[in-house]
Amino acid sequence: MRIAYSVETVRAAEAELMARLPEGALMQRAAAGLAAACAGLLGRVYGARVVLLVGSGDNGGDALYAGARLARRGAGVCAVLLAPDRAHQGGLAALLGAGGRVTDDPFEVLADADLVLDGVTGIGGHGGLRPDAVPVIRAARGSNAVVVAVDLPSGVEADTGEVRGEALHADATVTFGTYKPGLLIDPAKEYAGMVRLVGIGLEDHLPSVPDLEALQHADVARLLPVPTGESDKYRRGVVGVVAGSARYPGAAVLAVAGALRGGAGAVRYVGPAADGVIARFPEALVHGGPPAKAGRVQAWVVGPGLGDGIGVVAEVLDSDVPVLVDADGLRLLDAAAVRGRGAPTLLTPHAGEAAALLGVPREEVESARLASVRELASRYGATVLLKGSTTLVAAPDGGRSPVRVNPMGTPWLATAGSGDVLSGLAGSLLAAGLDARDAGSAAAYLHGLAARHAASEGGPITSYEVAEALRSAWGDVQA
Ligand SMILES: NC(=O)C1=CN([C@@H]2O[C@H](COP(=O)(O)OP(=O)(O)OC[C@H]3O[C@@H](n4cnc5c(N)ncnc54)[C@H](O)[C@@H]3O)[C@@H](O)[C@H]2O)[C@@H](O)CC1
Ligand SMILES: Nc1ncnc2c1ncn2[C@@H]1O[C@H](COP(=O)(O)OP(=O)(O)O)[C@@H](O)[C@H]1O
Ligand SMILES: [K+]
Repeated sequence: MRIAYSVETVRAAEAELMARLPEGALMQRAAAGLAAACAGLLGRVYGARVVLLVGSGDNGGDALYAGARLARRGAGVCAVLLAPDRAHQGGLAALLGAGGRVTDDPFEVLADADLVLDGVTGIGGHGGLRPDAVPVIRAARGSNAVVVAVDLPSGVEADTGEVRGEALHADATVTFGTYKPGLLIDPAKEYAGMVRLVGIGLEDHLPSVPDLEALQHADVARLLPVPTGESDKYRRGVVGVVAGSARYPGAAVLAVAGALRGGAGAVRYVGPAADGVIARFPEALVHGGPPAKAGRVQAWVVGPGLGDGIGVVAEVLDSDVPVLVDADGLRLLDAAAVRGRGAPTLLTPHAGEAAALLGVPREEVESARLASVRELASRYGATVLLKGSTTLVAAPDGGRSPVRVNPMGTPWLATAGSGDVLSGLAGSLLAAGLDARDAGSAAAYLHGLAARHAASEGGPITSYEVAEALRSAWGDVQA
């Protein structure tokens, strides 16, 4: 599991740790890790041209001390002080003592730098970069140098992944003690490049429950249901899929395709696209509807491609088993009906659907994904999986369990119908007995990994190919 903590929690842990260490020791640990990472990226430190962009806080201090270490190893290190009278005094003295210098002409030194260290802001930064930093950051980005962000790319919001103005696009970020949410959530994540975590001894001072967590292969493998000698198709779970319409019959086929590869023992399709489903999947059980008459299931998926036939959503929500609501099913969703359910509900909107549910513009959801998914979970009393380049899954427990962020995927997934495959897959995991947060996050992970497998030969992929690759993705996480 990869985990991240909010700024408030990081600061509290740092304060606890600092109280036990000599003055400045923590910053020295950070600077040592940072300098080592830079040396790795440079290959040869001696003679390298390094530029430090130094802001007014401790983030700049880290950059200055790391710069001093690189200067002692023979690099030519030059600092650009964005707030000269507030630059970290100890760091500045260390740099000058090691043979580094300060310049008034950032553009001259940036033009032929090999490496730029971005120490403008870290966890203390808010509201995008100040106007005077913008041309300097742009010159750094426009140079041939490798750009390394200290702790976080300057200009991003550490707690939320929002980018409220101009921010620095780094090639790599060296972060201290723990990941911060912004390093794992778009749009900020896009600015971080490759992220390296440097230990500074913070681990023992952080609470056991993080604010955010990302599953890895082993975590997903532990969640996936595996049939045993005692299993039969009913014990493995039956998932019911209510999807498709005369207008969108393909959504039914794709949702069933995902459901068949999701660990349930049987898939029951209910709706008007039964002929198309059976033609592709003779193993599916089909029924014309309504869902209440189709036979027992352990979980329902409702919504993909329903078009105007969304009347069945209320009927499915009335059942006493877990229900996943996606796509058209999310239109006109009655919050009271969802809140009143006795069994778990999993909603799987993309940003547009989430915006409609929240009554805000789509851009607002895209720029503040974490706040949006939490707000939806609390408003609907449901687990919410917010799809997109960063998929987030939040449970309706007021923040007691960490939000899950999906680290697995590829932009090739942005193709019509891939969400239908995801809903079938997640529903199948619900039927197999996973709780809604586990089902949603394991499904998003497998779906993203399957897309990577499907795209591994290069080029565009179809949603059906993603469904087909779920089997190899499943095998991959279990290997
Ligand atoms: N607290 C500690 O013990 C440690 C902190 N460390 C470093 O300290 C950083 C946090 O330091 P600070 O709390 O001083 O905060 P920062 O250095 O991140 O930023 C605070 C300063 O930046 C200014 N500022 C805020 N937003 C800005 C913006 N958008 N553009 C330009 N300037 C802006 C503020 O006025 C303030 O002076 C961490 O990210 C990490 O790099 C590390 O040395 C590890 C140890
Ligand atoms: N840029 C992207 N990078 C990675 N995954 C993406 C990106 N855009 C969309 N996705 C994923 O693709 C799927 C699209 O689902 P959805 O929006 O419901 O499309 P559809 O309705 O066509 O099935 C989701 O799993 C989403 O997380
Ligand atoms: K920074």
